[in-house]
Formats: sequence, C-alpha cells, structure tokens
Amino acid sequence: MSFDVIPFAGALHDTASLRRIEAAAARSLGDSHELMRRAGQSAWRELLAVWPQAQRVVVVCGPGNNGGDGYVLAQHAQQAGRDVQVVRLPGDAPRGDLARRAAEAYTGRVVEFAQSLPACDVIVDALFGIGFSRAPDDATRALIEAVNAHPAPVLALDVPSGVDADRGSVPGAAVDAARTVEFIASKSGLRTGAALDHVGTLTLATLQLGVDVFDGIAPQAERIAPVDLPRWLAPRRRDSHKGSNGRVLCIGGEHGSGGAIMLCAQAALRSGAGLVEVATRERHIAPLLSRLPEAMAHEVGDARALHDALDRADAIAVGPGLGQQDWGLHLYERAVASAKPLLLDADALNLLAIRPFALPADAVITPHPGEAARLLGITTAQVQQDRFAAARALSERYACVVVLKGAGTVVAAAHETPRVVAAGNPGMAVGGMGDVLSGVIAALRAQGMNAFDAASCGALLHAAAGDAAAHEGGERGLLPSDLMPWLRHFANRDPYVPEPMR
Ligand SMILES: NC(=O)C1=CN([C@@H]2O[C@H](COP(=O)(O)OP(=O)(O)OC[C@H]3O[C@@H](n4cnc5c(N)ncnc54)[C@H](OP(=O)(O)O)[C@@H]3O)[C@@H](O)[C@H]2O)[C@H](O)CC1
Ligand SMILES: [K+]
Repeated sequence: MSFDVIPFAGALHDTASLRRIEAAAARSLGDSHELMRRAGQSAWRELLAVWPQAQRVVVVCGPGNNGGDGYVLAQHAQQAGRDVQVVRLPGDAPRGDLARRAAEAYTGRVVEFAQSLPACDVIVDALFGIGFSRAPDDATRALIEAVNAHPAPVLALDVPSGVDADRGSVPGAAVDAARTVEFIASKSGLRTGAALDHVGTLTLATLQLGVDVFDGIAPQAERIAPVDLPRWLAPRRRDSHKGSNGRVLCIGGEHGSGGAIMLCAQAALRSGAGLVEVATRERHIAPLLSRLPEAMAHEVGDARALHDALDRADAIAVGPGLGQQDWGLHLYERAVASAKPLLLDADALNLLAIRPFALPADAVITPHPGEAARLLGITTAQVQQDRFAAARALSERYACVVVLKGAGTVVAAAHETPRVVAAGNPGMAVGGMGDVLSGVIAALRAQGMNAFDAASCGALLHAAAGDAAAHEGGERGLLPSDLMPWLRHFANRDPYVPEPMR
C-alpha cells in the first residue's frame, strides 16, 4: 500500500529518526537504490514544475547519497534534452554503492569546481543533506559561496547544504535556496533559527512510502501553522458572559514604560479575555483608561486593591515594563507567590534569572534568545545554535512552559512534543511585540486553556496576526498595535494567512 499523504501533517523528525525511517523504507522496498531513484525523480519533477523553461542545469554533487540524488536528477534532465553539468569538488567522487551507481548511470558532463560555476538557468544543490556534520572546510565554503553568488535560483535537495538539519544552525556558510524539497519526512531543524534564511519555499516529497515506515518513530517536534488555530479556538458558547471568559491581571508599567503594560492589556482584551485589570504606576492609570476604557486599573501602592486583584485573577501576566527596582521586584514576588496561572516576560524574566523563585505550576515564560541566555547562563549564540535544546533546558530548569521567541518560535514543556510556530516575520522584531504576546497568552490561560496549549496557540495567534499586518502594510514600520485587529480576526474564524509581503 502506498500513500502520497504523510501520516502526521505537522510531524518534524530529527536526522537519527530519518535514518531509521530510511532503513525501514529500504527494507519495505527491498532495494535502497529505489529510494534514491524516487528522490531524484521527485526533485526533477519539482524543478520542471517551478522552472519549466530552464534549459541549462548545473547540479552540484557531494560525495554521499545527497549527491547520489543529484546524479539521478541530472540523468533525468539529460534525458529530457537539457544542457546538464554536474559540478563537484576535486576528490569528491561518489562514495558508497548507492551514490556510485547513480553516478555511473549518469551520461552527461562532470566538471571539477575551480573558482566559479558555469552560466545556467537553475542550480541544484546536492552537496550535503542530513549527513552534513561539521563546519565546511575552505574548499567547500568557496563552492557554497559560488552557488550563492550565482544569479540562477537554487533548488536544494533535502537540506540546503551547510544547514544543520537537527538544530537549524549554520556552522559556517550555507546555500541560499529558493526552494528546498525534503524527502520522506520534514526535518525539525529546517523550521527554526538561521535555517529559515536558507530554505526558501519548503516542500515535501513523500517518495510514495507506506505509513508503516514511521511505525514506532515518534516525531521530534510538531509544526503548527495558522490553519491549526481552530484546534484551540472553538466558537464561543451562546450563553457566555464576561465572567466565563476569564479575568486577566496585567502587572507592570514602571515610570517611563507605561505603554508596555497598555499593549499587554489591550492584547488580552483583543484575544478574548472577559475582563482585564492592570496593576501599574499611578501616573499611567489615566492615560491607560483613556486609551483602553475597557480595562480596570489599580495603583499598586494600594495594598488592598493589589491583594484583591491578585485574588480575583484567573491568569496573571507580569513583566511588561516592570523594571528591576524595588517596585518591580515587589510586584514580581507577589505575582509568583499568588500561585495563579502565571506568564512571565521581559523584566520578570530578568528578575527570575537573578532571583530564581520556584514558579507556580504550569507557569509560562516567554524569553527572547537573549533572555533565554541569561536564564541558562550561556551566550545568545549558544541558545541560537540549538533552539530546541535551549527551550528544553529552560523548561526543565524552571519546571515551566517555555516560548523561545525568534524566527521559528519553539514552545516546549515537560512530557510534551515541542511545537514550532510556522508563522511570523522579521517585522515583528520591534519593541512591544513581546508585551502583546504576554497579553495574548494570559488571555488564553484565563479562558481555560492549559499552559502548553495557551503558549502554543498564543504564539501562533500572535505570529499569524503579525504576518497579516505585515502583508497589509509591509514588515518595516510594523507596530505592535497593528496586530490588535488581526488578533481578533484570527481568534474568531478559520484563518487564511496571506504570504508576507517581501
Ligand atoms: N532521508 C531519506 O530517507 C533519504 C535520503 N537520501 C539522501 O541521502 C542523504 C544523506 O546521505 P548521506 O550520504 O548520509 O550524507 P550526505 O550526502 O548528506 O553527506 C555526504 C557526506 O559528506 C560528509 N560531510 C559531512 N559534513 C561535511 C562537511 N562539512 N564538509 C565535507 N564533508 C562533509 C560526510 O561524510 P564524512 O565521512 O566526511 O563525515 C557525509 O556522509 C539525504 O540527505 C538524502 O538526500 C536518499 O537518497 C533518499 C531518501
Ligand atoms: K542539499
């Protein structure tokens, strides 16, 4: 039995699992060359579909089976009458039976790379796939840079060469692909971190394998996209009232940063919280209420008011504009001690790093890579080198749910398969976007979602709103308040997500 639809639409696998899947596939087909034949053929079909006019095809082949896929594609192009050249590094003759057999079956030209690549209409990157394992040496780097300097678009086979398919990091140089066609299953590392600047459009060739090849192999992560939002955001019951949609308390807004807590409160309202209260500095209350009359605001000097607000809250977001002085520290301690569903962001995370209180059960933290580095005592570069490991380490160290923000936000929690958000754009890298996310997640917690789902759905809702707002007016100049109408939009209906404006 063979299927063209893969069993788990959002499943992401690591390379170790892919090796096991590949072995199971070879056993089920009875011939591992058949896998390579199907991979090369699928990639050729993809090239034809995207670049039907391409006459001159250069295929950069590495020494392994990724290169073998490239030779199979090259032979299809040769037989279709294209002007084909295989380019390889000196001494990079195919290793292993599969790749050698594919190279022997290729009847076109093979040239050794010197300084530059021949003129052509499309380049196929078959240098490395899931076997890429270390920073490229000078010769390899020169070849990758020649590919990137060439005007022709690049089709990467399985993985853009130079990208770590497990971590998403680039330990040197990597091919800038216009399109990457993955084989058999999607790789977790191609959806987060630096990889997102190299994969281009990602497609998957299932190689017509049966679902049995996945037996006993659990995904390493799950990709979630705006189309998944209705999983968590069911239409409202008719007999709702404001109390049934939860009460959020937003805590923060030290002198000079009243806007942060206002964005948090507004995002909570726009994400469906029934009631939103704000505990902030006295001077921010009037402007906040004039901009957001739907919120209730309390001056935190009034101990009774703060105590009652903490007591009433179904979920608390602490951190936006909180500062790290005594005032902020006091509020941080009161929020953590409240044992309520808690979201910590911004300065609350900096305070957590220096005063690691035991967090209440199911707390959610939303660090950007720099805050994650402080919380782990490592460098930001080390966080970005393996975002899955960093998110997992944070979740274990603080016994909480982690939203590791950045390109391809990772959501991790103990005993859960991590989720990667397939939405968001560089326009969202602006102050205040984190304040909005805090309000969104707190609102979903207050509406009864568990911490891992609220963090996942919240990060996805936030990113979908960011993409739609960017599509509407461009990534540069995108402001947190531009997301507000879109939060409401995607929280209420099956989303379409326009391609972000380039
Ligand atoms: N996933 C599947 O089911 C299928 C996979 N296929 C294709 O096979 C590749 C994986 O092939 P593999 O031979 O394991 O590895 P690569 O071709 O990716 O890499 C080739 C060798 O390159 C060496 N290497 C690694 N990093 C570097 C580097 N930085 N510089 C130089 N050389 C490097 C490494 O060998 P070493 O012994 O030197 O470590 C690699 O083995 C997969 O991606 C698919 O394209 C099947 O054909 C289809 C199904
Ligand atoms: K490749």
